[in-house]
Amino acid sequence: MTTPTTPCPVIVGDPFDGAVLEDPLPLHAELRDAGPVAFLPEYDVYAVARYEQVRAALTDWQRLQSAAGVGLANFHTEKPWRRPSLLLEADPPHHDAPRRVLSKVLGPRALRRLREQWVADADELVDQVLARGTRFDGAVELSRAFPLRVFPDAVGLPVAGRENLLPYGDHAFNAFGPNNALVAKGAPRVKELSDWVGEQCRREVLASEGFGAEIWAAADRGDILPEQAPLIVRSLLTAGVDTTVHAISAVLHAFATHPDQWARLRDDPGLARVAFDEAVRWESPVQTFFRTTTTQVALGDVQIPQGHKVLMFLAAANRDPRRWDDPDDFDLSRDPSGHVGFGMGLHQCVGQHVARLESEVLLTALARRIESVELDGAPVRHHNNTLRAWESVPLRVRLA
Ligand code: HEM
Ligand SMILES: O=C(O)c1ccc(-n2ccnc2)cc1
Repeated sequence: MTTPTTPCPVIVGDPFDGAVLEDPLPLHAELRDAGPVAFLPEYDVYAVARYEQVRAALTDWQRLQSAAGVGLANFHTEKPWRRPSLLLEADPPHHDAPRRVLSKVLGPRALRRLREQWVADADELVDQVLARGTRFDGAVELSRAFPLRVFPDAVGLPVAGRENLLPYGDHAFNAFGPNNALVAKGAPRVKELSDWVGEQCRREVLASEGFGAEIWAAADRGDILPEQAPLIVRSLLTAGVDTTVHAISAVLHAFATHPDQWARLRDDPGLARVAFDEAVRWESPVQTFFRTTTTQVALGDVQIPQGHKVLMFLAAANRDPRRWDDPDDFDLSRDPSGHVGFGMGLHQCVGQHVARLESEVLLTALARRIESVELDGAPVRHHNNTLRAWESVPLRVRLA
């Protein structure tokens, strides 16, 4: 056990322990109440959980860098398990060109051409699911099925092997945490899955149209270096599925446990977009990320020394009563803008528009056909060091 070098509350315990991953809310409250910064001796890291300090850490990329990794591992002292991300694990100036390219490829304008196709896909999937009956597992039949139906096609991936995407992403998100049982669970398939993902990033393997081809076209234009293109495609394959799968199951679970909010959506289907952001705030599918101090930096009244990891509890900030009225309510009348579920500042999620579109078209298709939705048994958590996820969300619906 090491002790903090400046006075700050010490919180003993393991945020990545199974019991905490099952229900992190008590730890989040304890961290917020302890002060603007706490020290976690379990991992020799500082922690921020209040909205003000999480936002401050997210937006201060110079003094709290991503280039040493956004997981527990410090790339200055440890070999990363794979080549660092050119966006997530990079800072300016290296971060700039890859970010500019991906912002264009995944931007709202680019997605306009996908909307019509994704609306049709959502309608077809919902029709197929409801044709099989009014009791089904939303996590399996909808949250997992829809992103895997639309996203790999949008990237331009071959059909074979797409079942590798979810386990690869699950391991990558576990790998941001400590080397615990969850990381060990994924270890046996890492080489096989990494080789498959690496293969899918090659220009010859990708379709001539889609996000992948557009990234390679950016290399042709000189917007990025050719050797950067496959790594940027890898970012899409790592980030593009597990995040939306678990975010959509969070939305379904939120509505199944708040029938009054489903009624509001039925009355006003235009609420589908804000419903997604309110669910991302309320559940925070991406719970945590780290930063590494590049100098001594003050957060709140605590001086954090140089070279330390800082664990940002995005989920705790998204339910901070100092920032949100009735933070534990899932409430479509709230304005959720400013939530940190997609991060904030330089590294704010560049895929958020993809995620919003997937959720919007699916929710709209469901709201048109379903009068009411409720849980049809106990939902089951899927544990991950970084992601808040459901293994199963049993639903019973009444058709409109
Ligand atoms: C609801 C789903 C999603 C959530 C909650 C989410 C959350 C986040 C968060 C919190 C960050 C900031 C990371 C940091 O500050 O270190 C981030 C960054 C990022 N996200 Fe997402 N994400 C989602 C979906 C996606 C999707 C679908 C894609 C790709 C298609 C994607 C691609 C990225 C990339 C490339 C970055 C790094 C941006 C940068 O460093 O400049 N995300 N995301
Ligand atoms: O470049 C990568 O490998 C990578 C990039 C982004 C994410 N991410 C996290 C939350 N939204 C996206 C994960 C991995």
